[in-house]
Amino acid sequence: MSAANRPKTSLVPPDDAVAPVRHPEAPAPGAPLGAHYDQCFGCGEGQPHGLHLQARAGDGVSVTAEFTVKAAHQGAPGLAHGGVLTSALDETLGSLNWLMHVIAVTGRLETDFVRPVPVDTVLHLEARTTAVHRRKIYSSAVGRIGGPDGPVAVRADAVFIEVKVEHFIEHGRDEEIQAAMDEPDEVRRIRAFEVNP
Ligand SMILES: CCCCCCCCCC(=O)SCCNC(=O)CCNC(=O)[C@H](O)C(C)(C)COP(=O)(O)OP(=O)(O)OC[C@H]1O[C@@H](n2cnc3c(N)ncnc32)[C@H](O)[C@@H]1OP(=O)(O)O
Repeated sequence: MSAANRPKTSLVPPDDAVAPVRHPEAPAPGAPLGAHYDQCFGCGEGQPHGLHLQARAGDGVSVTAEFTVKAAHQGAPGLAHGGVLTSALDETLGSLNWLMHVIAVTGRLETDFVRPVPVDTVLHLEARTTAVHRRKIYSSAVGRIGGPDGPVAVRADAVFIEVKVEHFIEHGRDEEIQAAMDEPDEVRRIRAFEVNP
């Protein structure tokens, strides 16, 4: 069956899924994760059009992050675009995989938009991996407004699929892949692909 015709994977883990395992060398709770790749739309410091999301490790396999909605992120006048909010959720959820030292890409991501999010709002994001089944990683996130304990404005459930680093080398545009592999700083080189050191 072609990938396009594959039935959607449920966002609810199967009964024989297992608990996620935090890697012993994962950053300590409270530590910033930093950008995994300078040009990443979600977190890259060198990406002028990006979201500049900053995530911190939490307990277990969890992260928190903040995203400030700018004028460039509008959909309707004065309100954040839903796709931009979904990108912030995707990035936050994606950063969980680093805590397990697993390379994974988003397979399925479902967002509920609960409240409108005005420009200048800080979205307080929290994400957690709940289960792992073979290559599938099940994670959920919420985004609150008005403070870290404020009302939920967005929430998402996702399934990430573990891949090998070859996924990026095979599919990415050559010039960026080569530049990332030529990065002299070993940690930055490894993190561009979120590869286990
Ligand atoms: C560098 C690190 C990034 C750091 C953070 C970044 C945050 C942002 C994250 C992203 O946005 S990643 C970019 C968006 N995602 C992609 O570009 C992925 C595009 N899709 C693919 O490349 C392939 O479809 C994919 C690698 C996901 C799966 O292809 P495979 O051929 O490897 O999967 P396969 O058919 O072997 O299926 C393996 C399992 O995954 C399941 N699966 C496959 N595709 C799925 C899918 N799309 N959704 C849900 N489940 C899926 C499939 O049912 C199966 O489950 P079972 O083990 O139960 O049989």
